[in-house]
Amino acid sequence: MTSTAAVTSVRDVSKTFGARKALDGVSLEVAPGEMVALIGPSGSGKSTLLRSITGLQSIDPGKGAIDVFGLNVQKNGRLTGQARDARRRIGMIFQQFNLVGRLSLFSNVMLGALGRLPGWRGVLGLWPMEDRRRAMAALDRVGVSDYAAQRANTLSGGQQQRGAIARAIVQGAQAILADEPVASLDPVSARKVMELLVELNRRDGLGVIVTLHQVDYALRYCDRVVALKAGKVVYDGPSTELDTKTLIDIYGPEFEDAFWETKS
Ligand SMILES: Nc1ncnc2c1ncn2[C@@H]1O[C@H](COP(=O)(O)OP(=O)(O)OP(=O)(O)O)[C@@H](O)[C@H]1O
Repeated sequence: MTSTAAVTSVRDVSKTFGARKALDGVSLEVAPGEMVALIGPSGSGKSTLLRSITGLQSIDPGKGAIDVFGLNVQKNGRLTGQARDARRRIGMIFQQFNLVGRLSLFSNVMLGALGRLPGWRGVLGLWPMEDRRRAMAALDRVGVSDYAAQRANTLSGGQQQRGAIARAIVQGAQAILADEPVASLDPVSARKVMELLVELNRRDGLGVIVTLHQVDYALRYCDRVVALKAGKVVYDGPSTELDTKTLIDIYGPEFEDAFWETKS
C-alpha cells in the first residue's frame, strides 16, 4: 500500500566535506506521487542530497533532520535505527546501473525481493514462485524479459537500467530515487528510462526524485524542479516557470550547455 506520509522531509540539512559545504541548509518536502527533478551544476550537491535521504551517508551534526515516509532517517548527524526500514521503501537507481555483472538479469531483479526473504533462501537462489512471477512480470513491463537469462554485464546500458527499474518494482518500492539515471545512455534509451519513471509515478503513484544534468529532460518529464547551487536550494517550483533568467542564475551565461537535445 502506498504511504500517505511525505516521501521525504529534509529540514535544514548541511553536509561538510573538509572545508567544503556540499549541502548548506537544505530544506525540501516531497509529497507522495510527486515527480521532482533535482538539477544544478556539477558539484552543486545533488548526489550528496540523494545519498543523505537514503541514509547512504550521514549529515552534519546539528538541527538538520531527514524523514522518509514518516521514518526518521537522520538526526543530529547520525543515521537512526529507522534508516534501514526507510531504505527498503526506496528503489535506488544509479548512473552505472549497479547490477551484479556476473549474475543473470533475472537474478539481479530477484535481488529486489531479498529484503522480504529469509537470508538463506536468497543465498541459495530458492526464490518463491510468487516472487519469480513478479520478477518476470516486472522485466516484461520494462520491456527486457527476452534478456532475463543473459548475464547483466553483457547487456547494453539501456537494458541494464531497465533491469534496475524492474528490481525496484520487485522490491515493492514506494518511491524511486534516481541519481543521473540517463547520464550514461544514448538519447533513445534515455527517453525510454524517463518514460518508465513517469509511468511508475503516474500509474503506480510512486514518488520520484531524479537528478538530471539535462535541463530539457527535467522540463519535459517532471512537473516540479528543485535546483541546487553550491549546496543551496536556489529554485523550487513548477518546471513551467523555470525561465531563462533563473537558468542563468543557476548555470551562468552558458546555461544552454545544460540542454542535451533541443531547448523546448
Ligand atoms: N565523499 C566525498 N568526499 C569529499 N568531497 C565530496 C564527497 N562527496 C562529494 N563531495 C564534494 O561535495 C560537493 C557536492 O558533490 P555532489 O557529488 O553532491 O555534486 P553533484 O551536484 O551531484 O555533482 P555532479 O552533477 O557532478 O554529479 C562537491 O564539491 C564534491 O567534490
